[in-house]
Amino acid sequence: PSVGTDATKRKVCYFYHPTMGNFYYGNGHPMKPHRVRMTHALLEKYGLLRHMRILRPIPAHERDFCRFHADDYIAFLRTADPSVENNPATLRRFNIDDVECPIFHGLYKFCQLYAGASISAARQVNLDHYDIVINWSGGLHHAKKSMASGFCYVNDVVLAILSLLETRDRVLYVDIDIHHGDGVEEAFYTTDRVMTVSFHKFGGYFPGTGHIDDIGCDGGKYYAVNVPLDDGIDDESYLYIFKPVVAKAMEVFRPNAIVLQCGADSLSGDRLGCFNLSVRGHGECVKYMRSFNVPLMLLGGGGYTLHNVARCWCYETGVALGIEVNNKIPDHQYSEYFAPLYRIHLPTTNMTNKNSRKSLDDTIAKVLANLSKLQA
Ligand SMILES: CN1CC(C(=O)N[C@@H](CCCCCC(O)(O)c2ccon2)c2nc(-c3ccccc3F)c[nH]2)C1
Ligand SMILES: [Ca+2]
Ligand SMILES: [Zn+2]
Repeated sequence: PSVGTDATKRKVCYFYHPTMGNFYYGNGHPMKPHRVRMTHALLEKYGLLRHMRILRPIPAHERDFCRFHADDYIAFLRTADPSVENNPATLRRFNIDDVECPIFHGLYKFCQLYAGASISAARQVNLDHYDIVINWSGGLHHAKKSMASGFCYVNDVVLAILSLLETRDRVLYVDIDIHHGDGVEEAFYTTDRVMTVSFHKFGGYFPGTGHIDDIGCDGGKYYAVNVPLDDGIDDESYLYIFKPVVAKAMEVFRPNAIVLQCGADSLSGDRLGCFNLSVRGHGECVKYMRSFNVPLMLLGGGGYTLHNVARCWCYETGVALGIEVNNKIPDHQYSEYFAPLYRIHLPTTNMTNKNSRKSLDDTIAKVLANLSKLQA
């Protein structure tokens, strides 16, 4: 709670490390940390940085990682280097390959910085210093205890939530990346202290998990929520299902911290995605989470059409601050990425929305029925 900020403003802490943009997954790989540097450049040019506390992350330490990950997996990542030959069985065991989760130069340093930022952000929430904390380099939701997956090596989201649980009883995790937030759901599948809510493309799509009937088990039954969606969903349909599901989750779970993974591959025109959201529609999810006035952590995630990712996360930083950014992108170091219109808001396409009103109503009904089981 921050005294002295009016209703539309929040105290915001933003984590960034100037070397983040230099990490490179390799030729042809869609995941480009450069997008985080592009976002930072926009924030600087728009003058948003001066409204936030800017902190450099403390690189995460091995012992931080081992609060969730297996010792031998972290020991492997610590020594991994493109110049070192590795035992193929070891690579297979940890799901390291040359296509999806490659070993690239500085891999462990990359993990230390993106996860260090999410852990540092959680510590700032624990200190009650800020209403909103932001780490656009984080949100790597696929990483498992002993395995890399879907471009993710260490699960900074799980590590951040574990840190939040030191001072809070109940943490709500919401995931608007087009892919299912499987690593986070799995980590907390049997506990009632974390509720995970993922909206994702389901059906013939990576990672394949996230079925609507996967609701958690044992002590965590009804604390996992999966909202499966089909191609082409637009702003209206997405918010039509997003708001009632989140409202019900807030009502029955009453979290005292929220983590929102803002994967930007759910935007229209994403290189790997197949949804049709605009920056405004995607940003409305951030605005909605912010409206509950519960300490909020914003993380990045997927996003493969670089200029759209930077547009989206710049706009959403403005949403967090309660500042509407001007649609005209000011001239700056990466302007050419935003040609020819140089606008923050992007046009969506006329692609078919395969999510009928009936399918959305059926999904909402099923999800709300499950969540109602948690009501006294
Ligand atoms: C055997 N089949 C191939 C595997 C598969 O389809 N993997 C997904 C992985 C998509 C990962 C998405 C990561 C994420 O956006 O959710 C994310 C990244 C960080 O935080 N979140 C995928 N890889 C690619 C891909 C990989 C390398 C090069 C080009 C590609 F299109 C596209 N989609 C399974
Ligand atoms: Ca998701
Ligand atoms: Zn994704």
